[in-house]
Amino acid sequence: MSGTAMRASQKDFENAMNQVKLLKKDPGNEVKLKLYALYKQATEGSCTMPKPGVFDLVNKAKWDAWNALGSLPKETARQNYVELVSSLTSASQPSSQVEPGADRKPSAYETLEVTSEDGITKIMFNRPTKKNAITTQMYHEIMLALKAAGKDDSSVTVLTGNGDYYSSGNDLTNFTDLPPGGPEEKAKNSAILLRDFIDCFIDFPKPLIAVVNGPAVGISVTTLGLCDAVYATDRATFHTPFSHLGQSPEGCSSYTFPKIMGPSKATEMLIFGKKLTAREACAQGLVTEVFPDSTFQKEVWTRLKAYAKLPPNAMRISKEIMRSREKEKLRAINVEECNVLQERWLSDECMNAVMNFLSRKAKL
Ligand SMILES: CCCCC/C=C/C(=O)SCCNC(=O)CCNC(=O)[C@H](O)C(C)(C)COP(=O)(O)OP(=O)(O)OC[C@H]1O[C@@H](n2cnc3c(N)ncnc32)[C@H](O)[C@@H]1OP(=O)(O)O
Repeated sequence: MSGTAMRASQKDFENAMNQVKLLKKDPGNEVKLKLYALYKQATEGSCTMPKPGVFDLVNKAKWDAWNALGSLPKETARQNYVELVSSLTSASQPSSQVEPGADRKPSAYETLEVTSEDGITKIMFNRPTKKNAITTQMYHEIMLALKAAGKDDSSVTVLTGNGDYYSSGNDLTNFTDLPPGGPEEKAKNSAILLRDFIDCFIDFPKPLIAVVNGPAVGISVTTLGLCDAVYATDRATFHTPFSHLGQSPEGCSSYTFPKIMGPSKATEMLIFGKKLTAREACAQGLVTEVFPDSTFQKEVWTRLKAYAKLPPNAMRISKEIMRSREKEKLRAINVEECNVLQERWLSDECMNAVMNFLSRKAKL
């Protein structure tokens, strides 16, 4: 969003929430209380909570800040929140020439480790104990990291996972965090999040390489069809169990997979949930090359470092010319897939599958 005259959209608001987490300097308690109050007003409306006791100092300060906003409309609170965050982020940037992410510490992200060296920005999924399952926060952080990497001075960007998995896909506990509008609102918000997330892959301007260090499930597989090269350890597997989960394909895979591997192989993966080995995925064109697990990291990074020395503008322009004809089509497919999924998430088939996983009755 640019300019104060424009009204902040839900997307601006969500971006602002993520920017707050990335502030390099603590804005101080007064500003934090203001942010809290505006957030609550924007999401829940006027304060109707009972006033905390005098000894409950922290909650009383929060309550006071929220209550002070009176009947400020939700939209205005959202706008004020976005503007306040915008003023904080610009104040913490010494110059507009600073590349986003260039001086960001790895710890700026909670669910990722992002590093930049040898011309390569590496975005590593960093929830190894949860098999790098992607939470709502992690979707937002990946989007931020991709946007920053797209503008930084690295030549190529790499997605990879920490631990034994590349990623087990969507974190199924995302479904349990229901907003006031219940499952319908949740499904709508998730469809918006998914659309924006996938758009970041479609629009990514420089070579985007997946270094698949272990098994990949669901959305971490479908997004491979939007990457420019995929290197996998022979330990990796590729699994899109959408029917088992009462869901349908996303990440433009309903288009990219039949195109990459032919319709019948795509059917086995996307409809019947067939899990592919790395070598099978390579034979079908989803994976570029497979390496023995014992030498995977060494071989892949040696190669990537050499690629990253190539002239970056030439690589960017070549990607643009290879991909630009498809961009509009991919965006439209993304929207269509999200609309279908929004309905699927409300189906008994999907809700039962998620409940079965969460109650430990089912694993893939
Ligand atoms: C908003 C956008 C939506 C986009 C739509 C996306 C769709 C998809 O991505 S569909 C795919 C969803 N993923 C799954 O269904 C995978 C579910 N996980 C499993 O089946 C298994 O965990 C496993 C096969 C991936 C690994 O099994 P195992 O080696 O036995 O390890 P654990 O199950 O013990 O896992 C360790 C730990 O991690 C938690 N976990 C793993 N994956 C997920 C996940 N996707 N969602 C939530 N939690 C996950 C697992 O529950 C364990 O947690 P603790 O018990 O607390 O240790």
